[in-house]
Amino acid sequence: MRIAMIGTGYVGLVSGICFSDFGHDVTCVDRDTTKIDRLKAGDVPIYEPGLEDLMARNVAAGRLDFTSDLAAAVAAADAVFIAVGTPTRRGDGHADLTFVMAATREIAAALTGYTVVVTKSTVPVGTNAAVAALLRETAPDADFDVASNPEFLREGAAIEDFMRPDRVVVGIESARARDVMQTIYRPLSLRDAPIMFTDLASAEMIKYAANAFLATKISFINEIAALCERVGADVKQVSKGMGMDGRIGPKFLHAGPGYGGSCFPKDTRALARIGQEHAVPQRIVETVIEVNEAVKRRMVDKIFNMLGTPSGKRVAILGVTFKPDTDDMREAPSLTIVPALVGAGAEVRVTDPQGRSEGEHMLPGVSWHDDAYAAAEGADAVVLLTEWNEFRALDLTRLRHVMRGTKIADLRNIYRPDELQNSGFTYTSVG
Ligand SMILES: O=c1ccn([C@@H]2O[C@H](COP(=O)(O)OP(=O)(O)O[C@H]3OC[C@@H](O)[C@H](O)[C@H]3O)[C@@H](O)[C@H]2O)c(=O)[nH]1
Repeated sequence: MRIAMIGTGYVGLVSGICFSDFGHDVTCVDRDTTKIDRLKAGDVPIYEPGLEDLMARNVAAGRLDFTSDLAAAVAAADAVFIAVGTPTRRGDGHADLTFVMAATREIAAALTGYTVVVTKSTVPVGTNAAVAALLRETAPDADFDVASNPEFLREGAAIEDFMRPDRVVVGIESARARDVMQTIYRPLSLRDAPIMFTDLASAEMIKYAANAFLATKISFINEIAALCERVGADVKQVSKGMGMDGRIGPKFLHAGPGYGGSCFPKDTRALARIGQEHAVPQRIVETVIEVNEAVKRRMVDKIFNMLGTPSGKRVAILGVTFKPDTDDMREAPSLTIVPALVGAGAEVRVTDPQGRSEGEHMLPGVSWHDDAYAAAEGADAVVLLTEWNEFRALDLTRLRHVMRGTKIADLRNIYRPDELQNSGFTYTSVG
């Protein structure tokens, strides 16, 4: 198949590269010519394990290229994927569809021959119908169908998630579109990955509902963690016991400092907004959002209590990205916790394997260090905020030696209390 992928953000770039690895001819399109030049030079603008090699391999095989010439890419394509950003709209929490509609207009003007226009961006219910209407209005004679194909990949595990998905969801309205999408995903159906064909609106809703449900699991266990601290239970034991129930499952039950990233915060807000608009308020989702904000504030209180008074204290922060294996700081809990510490007069020293490039702009008033030991030099306390692998097996004797104090707040529960207490640390964790 000849595929045009409009937008080279996380979803567009990973999907485009993986589709070319399936053997399809893929052209990734972006209006940002600097980005296209970097990609043409083999430079991947995001940190994602394995992506650069996979890109190089498919470029070398002649199956993958990059351009800012949307019209040419669309004219040559059997399927055009819209994978542009749908950020939160200022003021109302709705998904901003400006880029989706702008891309749709440009696509309409370039449609040649039968084409399936597929929305891969996360979009509110009804957007595909609006895309179809705009295409029809702009190019009344064009031969096309629309399809919805939400993406469920996680940052840091994107290639694995794309290549071995739990399922692929495709919303379609015609047998022709179904045939094209079936051909595009044939390599996955050969691996027995279920391809679920459904209607457009249901496909759009599956994406929001799935993300909101995962966020609900996290907010739920984070609230249980707070209660565990009061009643003397251990949230790790609780989530283990809960997760053994096949109806609940162990995944996404790790208590911590709150969820972040480019998806859960944005998608829960958009879903809450959709509910309000249709006079069917999504109260659970609205509460999930509130709880997540409260969890981050609770982490600040937890650290302040551990420090006594933050003012004049030296605090080392291990990890600031919203989760490990990504350089992404979007809506990371660190964006609440670190400014609170700096604002209270603490000296904050930060280390993160990949977060510095974004973090330097988003976290003023801190100093950056190459590793945990350098950050902890002379520190009164260490706060473990992102569970990067390199923080999982720290040399506790060496850490104790470089620090001035003995306090550790493990906000990802990756250490056992006894481990740290035996090394002379005062240990605080979540739940
Ligand atoms: O048990 C958990 C799991 C996750 N989290 C937190 O939840 C946040 C989201 O983690 P994810 O791994 O889901 O991150 P991502 O944002 O990359 O992916 C998420 O959004 C995009 C969708 O396509 C993915 O399917 C969805 O998982 C992170 O801040 C993570 O630290 C927990 O606090 N506890």
